[in-house]
Amino acid sequence: MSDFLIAPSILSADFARLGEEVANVLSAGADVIHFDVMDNHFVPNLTFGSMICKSLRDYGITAPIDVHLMVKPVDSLIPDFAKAGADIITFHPEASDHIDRTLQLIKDHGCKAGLVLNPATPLHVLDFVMDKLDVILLMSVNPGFGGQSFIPTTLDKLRLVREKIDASGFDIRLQVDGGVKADNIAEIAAAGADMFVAGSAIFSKPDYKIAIDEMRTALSTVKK
Ligand SMILES: O=C(CO)[C@H](O)[C@H](O)COP(=O)(O)O
Ligand SMILES: [Fe+2]
Repeated sequence: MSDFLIAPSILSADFARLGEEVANVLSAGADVIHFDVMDNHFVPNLTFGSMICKSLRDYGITAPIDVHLMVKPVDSLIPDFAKAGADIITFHPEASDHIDRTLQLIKDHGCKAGLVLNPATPLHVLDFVMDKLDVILLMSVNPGFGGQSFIPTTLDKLRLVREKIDASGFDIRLQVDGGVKADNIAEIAAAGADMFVAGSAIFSKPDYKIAIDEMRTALSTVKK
């Protein structure tokens, strides 16, 4: 794996051929599969649950699966996703009454844990849990739908979180999700992100390899 991880969001895949779509995007060079779980309560859309994650494992997908939980309450789904083969589980602080407990629950189930911050969620929720975080995910759109435009103030937020991570000394991935494309990925990386979720920018293209290669080419211009 390179230092920069590309994580296609299957939200924009063809669900009728999901196993094949995931296999294809991995052969095209994806590092991680981003799995968006929506409950039509925390966010105004409904997607899929842990059974689909297990089906991907049963189909033979061995790549890391990064589960982005947009559900409230969140705790009861964590054991199911861990059992279904998730590697990373992230959740929104607004969806948990006890953030530290939810992070620990994820870790107790053998997964990497992360917090997801919506565009207007302040950074102070990170303050006393940095030691429990493997990933910080900054939403660069309001959660619920693929295909939205990147919110530019995310760049300032990324810079602030990058400073926070570097000052902490912990090994934490800085992930960005929403509106990431080949033509903005370099700027996003320069602001501090090292893990890039992209749904429509990859799955809307006829050739996933060309789409991912364009992103890698743009990333190769960024100094780490
Ligand atoms: O969490 C999400 C939406 O809530 C998705 O991961 C995200 O929107 C990806 O889609 P796109 O790259 O098309 O913006
Ligand atoms: Fe997501």
